[in-house]
Amino acid sequence: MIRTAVIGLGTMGTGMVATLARAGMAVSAYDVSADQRANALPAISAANQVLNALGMPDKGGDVAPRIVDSLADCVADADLVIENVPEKLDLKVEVLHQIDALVSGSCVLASDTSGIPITKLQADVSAPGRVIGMHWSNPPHIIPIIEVVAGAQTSPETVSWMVETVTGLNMLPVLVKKDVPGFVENRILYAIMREAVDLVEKGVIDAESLDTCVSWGIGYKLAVVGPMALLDMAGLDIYQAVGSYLNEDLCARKDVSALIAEKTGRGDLGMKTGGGMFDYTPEQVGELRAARAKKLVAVRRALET
Ligand SMILES: NC(=O)C1=CN([C@@H]2O[C@H](COP(=O)(O)OP(=O)(O)OC[C@H]3O[C@@H](n4cnc5c(N)ncnc54)[C@H](O)[C@@H]3O)[C@@H](O)[C@H]2O)C=CC1
Ligand SMILES: Cc1ncc(C=O)c(C(=O)O)c1O
Repeated sequence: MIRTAVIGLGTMGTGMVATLARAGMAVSAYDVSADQRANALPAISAANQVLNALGMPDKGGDVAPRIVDSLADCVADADLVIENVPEKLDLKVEVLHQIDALVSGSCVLASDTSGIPITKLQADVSAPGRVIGMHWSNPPHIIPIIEVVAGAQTSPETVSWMVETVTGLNMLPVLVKKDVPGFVENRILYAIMREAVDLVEKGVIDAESLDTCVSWGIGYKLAVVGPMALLDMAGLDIYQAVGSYLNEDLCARKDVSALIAEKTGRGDLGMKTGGGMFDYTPEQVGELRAARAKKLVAVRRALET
């Protein structure tokens, strides 16, 4: 039985813990926040209900995840530690350094970073060959892909082990061949997000209509036909003709839009604070999460047919 420790029980952590335990791993989890630790088990239970709806086999048996109040207890005897703290390079390096001092020489240190190059994270770890990117997608218990990313010093054995481990989670490992910022999924997502925010900021479309356009247009289509296949479906000549005038006109800003920066500056972060691009009551957050999980399950089942 693989002993796995998850460090960080925020947006990603509880669904991740549910997925790992469901696959039969012995899971411990830690968060520096007592509130996050206190709220973890109900959230893990809710994620398990979704895994039931997905028909995910339950190899977890009666072994419940342990929510512990110290990093040392969490990572003791771990075979795999998944770092899942906020997307700040210095914090991640510090947490990995703390973990490194507590684990055995064979423990794999994985980061769920959204796109910080693994090479930057592994530099000061005692055995950098055991450091690897394990980038889940939100919600982690529903979206099946996990990007596997090697840093410059990651060993081939660690890569092979991670691909096999992700497969054992009933998830789809996506091997990213170069340690570029944002890896693959987020480079594409952030290109889309940059253009989407720019269109709303410029008044080309309102936020709600943009979501309708993207979700029922390219979002729906790309769920069935990937971008490379879509080129062939549309015709490469069409892409070349449209791209020849459109590419130079797309948003190419190097910074983050004021529309976003002003909101984050006010602490308006989205569902986790009750307001961001839209406003939410606590009840609406719960209702939305449940409704979206139900739809994602239905769509995934349709895509799996
Ligand atoms: N939110 C998303 O859609 C996705 C986020 N990610 C990445 O996953 C990581 C975590 O993201 P979220 O869960 O969204 O962040 P979050 O902010 O919701 O949760 C982070 C958690 O880490 C805890 N934490 C902070 N410092 C800590 C420490 N020193 N030790 C233990 N716990 C600590 C916080 O209390 C918080 O509960 C980030 O690197 C993020 O970029 C990856 C995929 C999707
Ligand atoms: C906005 C945003 N940023 C990062 C990630 C993943 O790393 C996601 C996601 O997984 O959905 C996201 O929506």
